[in-house]
Amino acid sequence: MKCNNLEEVRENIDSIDDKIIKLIAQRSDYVKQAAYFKKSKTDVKAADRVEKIIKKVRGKG
Ligand SMILES: O=C(O)C(=O)C[C@]1(C(=O)O)C=C[C@@H](O)C=C1
Repeated sequence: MKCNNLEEVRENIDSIDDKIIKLIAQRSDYVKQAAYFKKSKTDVKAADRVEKIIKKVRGKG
């Protein structure tokens, strides 16, 4: 979205920041829930899952 001044730019940035913060909180809640289903240190680390996420974020997934 094209903005007309710095205030408008910052309003949009603040709005996006609010959404990111809410999404991070939601994600964190799911990560906590995941812990309940894990039985070992290997399950907690979930190295293969971490690798998958990193590849996806980098656009190789
Ligand atoms: O997918 C899982 O098993 C999770 O616990 C979630 C999550 C994550 O943050 O995405 C958290 C910790 C693990 O290292 C891997 C992934």
